[in-house]
Parts: sequence; C-alpha cells; structure tokens
Amino acid sequence: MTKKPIVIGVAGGTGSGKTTVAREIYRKFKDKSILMIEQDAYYKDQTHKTMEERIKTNYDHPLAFDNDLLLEQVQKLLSYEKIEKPVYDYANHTRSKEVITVDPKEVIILEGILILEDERLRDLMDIKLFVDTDADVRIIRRLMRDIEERGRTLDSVIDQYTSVVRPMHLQFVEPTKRYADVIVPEGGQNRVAIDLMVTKIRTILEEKVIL
Ligand SMILES: Nc1ncnc2c1ncn2[C@@H]1O[C@H](COP(=O)(O)OP(=O)(O)O)[C@@H](O)[C@H]1O
Ligand SMILES: O=c1ccn([C@@H]2O[C@H](COP(=O)(O)O)[C@@H](O)[C@H]2O)c(=O)[nH]1
Repeated sequence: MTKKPIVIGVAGGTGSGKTTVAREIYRKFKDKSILMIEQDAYYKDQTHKTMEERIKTNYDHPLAFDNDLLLEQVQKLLSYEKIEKPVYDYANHTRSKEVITVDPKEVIILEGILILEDERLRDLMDIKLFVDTDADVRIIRRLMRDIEERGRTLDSVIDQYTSVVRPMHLQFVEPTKRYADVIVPEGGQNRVAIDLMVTKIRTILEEKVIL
C-alpha cells in the first residue's frame, strides 16, 4: 500500500463556522503534521477587471473558483511536494501578488463553501464534513465578519446576501450536503463532533503507521 496524506473536506454555507471547525481540528494536531487549504484562496484572479466589475462578480458560483489549480496543488501535496498557495485579498476582490509556500503534511484539511461540489476534489477526500448552521445565524455572523474583517458596509452585505449569496447557497452549496460523511450542527461550538473527528483522524494516522 502506498503511503499518502489524509484529506478532510470541510464544507458548509457562508458563516456556518467551517473555518472555525477546521481551525479547531488543526489546533488539536498542531504539533503533528497537518495543514489547511482554504478554497477561498483559489478565487480566480481578477486583476484585469475594474473594481466595479469585481464588486458585481458572483463569488458563490462554482465557476468563481480556480478548482483546476486547487486540484493540481492538492495532488502535489498528496505526492509530498510543496506548493505555492495563492493569497486572496477580500478588500480588493482579487488574488494578491503574494503566495505562501506550503510544505506537504500527513493531514490536509480542505475548507470552503463549495469544496464538496467538484467531484474531482471529493474523490481525493478520506472524510467529508458539512457544517450545518441555520441561515439566520449565518447571516448575522457574516454581517459582523464582513464589516469587521473584509471591509464591507452593512448595505453591501445585505444586498449581496439577498441577490446572490442566498440563491447560490440554495442552488449549489446546500445540495452538497448529500456527499458528506458527517453533518456537523452548530460549527465550532460542537465539541462532540470535533472530538469525534480528531479521534477518527488519529485512528487513520495510526493505521497508516502500522500498514
Ligand atoms: N459558534 C459560534 N458562535 C459565535 N460566533 C461564531 C461561531 N462560530 C463562528 N463564529 C464567528 O462567525 C464568523 C464566521 O465563522 P467562520 O468559522 O469564519 O465561518 P465560515 O468559514 O463558515 O464562513 C467568524 O467571525 C467567527 O468568529
Ligand atoms: O471577493 C470576494 C470573495 C468572496 N466573497 C464571499 O466570501 C464567501 C465565502 O467565504 P466564507 O468564509 O465561507 O464566508 C462567499 O459567500 C462570497 O460571497 C466576497 O464577498 N467577495
């Protein structure tokens, strides 16, 4: 049997708490060999577009992501090769000039709204999670986060949510729940689900050493 890293997919709607869940799992293994890849880092480059065009872009459609690059980079990590991960600039709605060098590790967490939508990515995953949080809670979290951390106004978050985020969530994000092995209600506060995941990952890692 060829040794290869474990891939955990963490999906869920915007504001569901998937980054928090992924970070909690990461924290438990920090001394071990684990890395996190956010699908958001792979939003397509938009430097050629005006700011007005960038604001109008639909960031909740599968085609907004450069999944070919994400797939290529995950495959490299699975072959224990390092990658140059892109960095996304939310305030300017485009890829930044920086990249981050990521060394391969034994556990790879892939996190993003549409990480379970692409069959090619799903096929690389050993465990698939969907963080399931009610829409009213998600919009409140998103409002606070986008204003505090992503340079948005109250009106712009509400406009984008009602015109694009909500319909895209219903059309593309929510249906990927059917691919999940585990559905995690409440996100990062769900200690039981996080402990179960950590135990499961440890078991897989131990089995890999034995095999
Ligand atoms: N259980 C929770 N209770 C309160 N706030 C939370 C909780 N989980 C996440 N948040 C906050 O909500 C926002 C969105 O959470 P995040 O994990 O980034 O969600 P996602 O990655 O799904 O968009 C963040 O500001 C985060 O700190
Ligand atoms: O330029 C951008 C890029 C993305 N978004 C929004 O981000 C969320 C996904 O991030 P989460 O951390 O999962 O919330 C997505 O719903 C996009 O609408 C953006 O507003 N601008």
